[in-house]
Amino acid sequence: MTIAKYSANGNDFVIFHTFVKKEQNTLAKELCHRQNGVGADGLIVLVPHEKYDFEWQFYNADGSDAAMCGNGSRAAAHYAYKHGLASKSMRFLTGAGVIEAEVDGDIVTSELTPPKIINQDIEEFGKKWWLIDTGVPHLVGLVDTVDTFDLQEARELRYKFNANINIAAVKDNTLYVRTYERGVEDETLACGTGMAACFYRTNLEEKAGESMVVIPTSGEKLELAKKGNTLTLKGEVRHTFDAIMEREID
Ligand SMILES: N[C@@H](CCC[C@H](N)C(=O)O)C(=O)O
Repeated sequence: MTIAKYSANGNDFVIFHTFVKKEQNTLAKELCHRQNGVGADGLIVLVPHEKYDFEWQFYNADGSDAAMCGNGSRAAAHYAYKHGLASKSMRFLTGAGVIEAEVDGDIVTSELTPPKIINQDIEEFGKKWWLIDTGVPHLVGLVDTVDTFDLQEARELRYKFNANINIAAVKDNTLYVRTYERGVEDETLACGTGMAACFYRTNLEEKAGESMVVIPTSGEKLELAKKGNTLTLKGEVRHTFDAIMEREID
């Protein structure tokens, strides 16, 4: 069967669609392995749904399930349109809820489920953190510069709060973000829901307006916007290659 490799804002994914929904945790771990597999931050499997254009199953690189992935949602929308599974405007079901997405060439916008603030009073390592759910949980710390990111500290917080860890800094009306991701267990080149959580806190603290360019570690920009209580992510998606997997998936 054919599997597709995608890159979106710095996150990379293996994507395929199938008619039968079944757990693919082991396959995710195999395919995402950087040395022995294709290599990716996550696996996305699209399956039919009677009410929505499709339903997705999202797996992190270590095979764990995740309810949502912002950059993955944009890559999945591109894949679905390209394979005739949905029209340019689509709605699909994730573990976090229904996601709306719009494909315009290689520019894909997705609207996340409404953000929820879980805790605004976390003090750790001399920083004040907010725990925000943008589909998956993110700790957000605002810093002066993202030039350094203490991964040992991030790892400790990740296990203490079972969340992804982000630091963010505003400079020249642009938000710079670095994220340590659960399920990859390292800093990734980007994280859409993480950037959304950072933008949300920055907006609520009046350090950002209703829209902003956000730059992750990859340097690939994402445009974030807040309309009412919804957040949208807009940016480029790249279909990097297709590959044939000898093994059949049922
Ligand atoms: N990279 C994703 C987030 C993927 C899920 C995350 N690792 C988790 O387990 O919470 C994004 O772009 O949002």
